[in-house]
Amino acid sequence: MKFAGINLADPKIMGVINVSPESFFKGSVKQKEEDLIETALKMVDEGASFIDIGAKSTAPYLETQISVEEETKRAVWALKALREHINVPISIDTTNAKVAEAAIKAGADIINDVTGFKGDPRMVEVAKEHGVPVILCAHRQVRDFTDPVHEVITALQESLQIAYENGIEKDKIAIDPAIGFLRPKWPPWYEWDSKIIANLNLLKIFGLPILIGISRKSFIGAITGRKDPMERLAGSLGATAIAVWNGANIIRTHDVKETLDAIKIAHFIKRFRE
Ligand SMILES: Nc1nc2c(c(=O)[nH]1)N=C(COP(=O)(O)OP(=O)(O)O)CN2
Ligand SMILES: Nc1ccc(C(=O)O)cc1
Repeated sequence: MKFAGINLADPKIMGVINVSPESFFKGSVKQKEEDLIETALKMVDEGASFIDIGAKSTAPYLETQISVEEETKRAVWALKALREHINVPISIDTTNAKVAEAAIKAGADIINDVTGFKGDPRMVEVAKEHGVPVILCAHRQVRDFTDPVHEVITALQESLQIAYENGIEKDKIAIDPAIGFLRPKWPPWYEWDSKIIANLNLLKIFGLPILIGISRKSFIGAITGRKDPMERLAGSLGATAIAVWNGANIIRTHDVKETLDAIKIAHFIKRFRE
């Protein structure tokens, strides 16, 4: 299995850099060109197979609204700065089709849409027109609070229907259960997210690459009592190992070096499962 030309026989890393000062983990934010390039080069050197650029935070518990113009300006700036230095695929983390298109023109290779084509109706057209691979996250109004896996599968099925109806080919799609995004009032979201990670293998029914973003998220904070995202690396590595054990193909992370070791161990041990 491949995604954006990258072989997924072993699990791979997507390194995250945000050019949005509002992002929940301040350690991921780069606003100076030199810093941005140095961080991306270091991530690739440490083993990242993809780089993800976010120009607007989507943290559901933060005030993160900015204009489309501002998001476009940030995204284009980052892509232009990085493109000539980085030779791994770069994704643009956006829910807005205009931002996605501008970023692709500036050098982005992949669209990462946390609304799974359900936010901006033009997003699927931009993906089709430019022939770029897409990451589709589970996104919907939660109906059945008792069965997170079923909700995620239904949400992804809806996104895949939009993709296929618009001529997006299967080999251009990765799916993502959207850890931290779906927040029903009950059960608490950290149980919801845990249930998804514990049963991630069920998403294999789609026969598509599974990408997952766990890194330093609030559910790690809730379980460990670590309020500051800065303190959540060890917890994130624990959850990452379980996600890999359960079949994750791409791990989206702020911490490439440490995460690569964690996935190597989980993947190696998994080979000996009876
Ligand atoms: N496909 C995918 N994209 C994502 C995911 C994720 O789990 N999957 N998580 C995010 C949260 O991390 P980030 O550091 O970008 O936080 P921010 O939204 O505050 O910028 C943002 N984007
Ligand atoms: N965009 C997101 C950022 C952070 C979280 C989380 O901390 O759970 C979820 C989504």
